[in-house]
Amino acid sequence: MKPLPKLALTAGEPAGIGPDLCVQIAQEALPCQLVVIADRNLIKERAAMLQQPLEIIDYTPDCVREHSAGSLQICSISAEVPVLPGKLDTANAAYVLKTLRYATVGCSSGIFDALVTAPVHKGIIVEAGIPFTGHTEFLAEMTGSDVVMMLVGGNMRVALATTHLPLRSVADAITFEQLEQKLRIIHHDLRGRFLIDKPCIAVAGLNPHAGESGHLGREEIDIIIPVLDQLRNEGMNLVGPLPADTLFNPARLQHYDCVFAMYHDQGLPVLKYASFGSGVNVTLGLPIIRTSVDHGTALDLAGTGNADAGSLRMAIEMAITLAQKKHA
Ligand SMILES: NC(=O)C1=CN([C@@H]2O[C@H](COP(=O)(O)OP(=O)(O)OC[C@H]3O[C@@H](n4cnc5c(N)ncnc54)[C@H](O)[C@@H]3O)[C@@H](O)[C@H]2O)C=CC1
Ligand SMILES: NCC(=O)COP(=O)(O)O
Repeated sequence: MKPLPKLALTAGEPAGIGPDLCVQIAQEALPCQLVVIADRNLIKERAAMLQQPLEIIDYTPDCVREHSAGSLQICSISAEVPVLPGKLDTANAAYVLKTLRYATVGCSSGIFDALVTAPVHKGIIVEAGIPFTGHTEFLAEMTGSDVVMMLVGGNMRVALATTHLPLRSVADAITFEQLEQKLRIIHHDLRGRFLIDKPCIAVAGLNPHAGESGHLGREEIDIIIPVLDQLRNEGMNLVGPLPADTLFNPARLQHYDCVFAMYHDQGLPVLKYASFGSGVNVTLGLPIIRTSVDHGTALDLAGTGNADAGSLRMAIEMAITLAQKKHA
């Protein structure tokens, strides 16, 4: 019999929809142990606000129990100040990162098989005086890994060469070493985690029309093509660099296992348009499994009962699948 995957779910920004989604997903039976890392009272209050029944079970690491509908195992970490849905407070930024650290250490030490994250609000953490750009970079630093952000949805996988940095800095971040490293990680994890034997990766150009033979920018000629040539010589199946505006058409996409986009808003709007509400963000290159939702904190919906838990459901499903593959 397969062992029961043990998932840590961080509830994210307490004033956002993360706690709501934890309460909503708790109403379904799931083939895993699901442990929410959050303030116990916050989850209890949000359940009451949403008028959802919820039996809270205090988590103990030695007790592995399958998630059952209407209950939630919680590993409680106290928020610093009371939470009002929709109202950000810098005083709770350290709490958010504490839940994330706890869950990551739990995954690294084998207490949990995978980490699933609800959204955090990047801005409020920075306003609290803590340098932070996203879970992806935070987990890379915490585990000492080179990572790649990849989103999966709408029959697409889109991985990013750069993540949370100003557009002005993107071109400087596109270096031979960075692209080579990221493509190696994608290739490795598509094979190892997604069981695609010889992945075909389509690589977008940075500039309009992939630089139009150098007339609209030289990064393709000077950097991207040399990286692709080197990795093709090693046997990788790489297509491109392709103009980003024409590569995302369904007929072409069916030939690619993954699109490697050069920056956040080159790749993600396309994927989210195709799959918002069912997309999953997965971090490649980590020594642990981490999946996440495809949306943000939606402060406007916190506490209203109108948040859609579809993406969290898919993120949990993917975490279970990846954890089972790890055990196989
Ligand atoms: N994984 C993460 O931690 C992510 C965090 N964020 C953070 O979220 C914050 C807010 O970002 P926004 O760009 O406003 O994006 P957002 O996704 O929070 O909201 C955009 C729109 O989508 C709606 N929406 C979002 N999630 C929904 C759901 N589950 N069900 C129904 N409607 C939903 C919102 O109500 C809003 O109208 C930012 O500070 C950003 O840093 C953004 C993306 C991912
Ligand atoms: N737009 C996706 C996103 O911002 C997710 O970031 P992360 O917090 O998962 O690094």
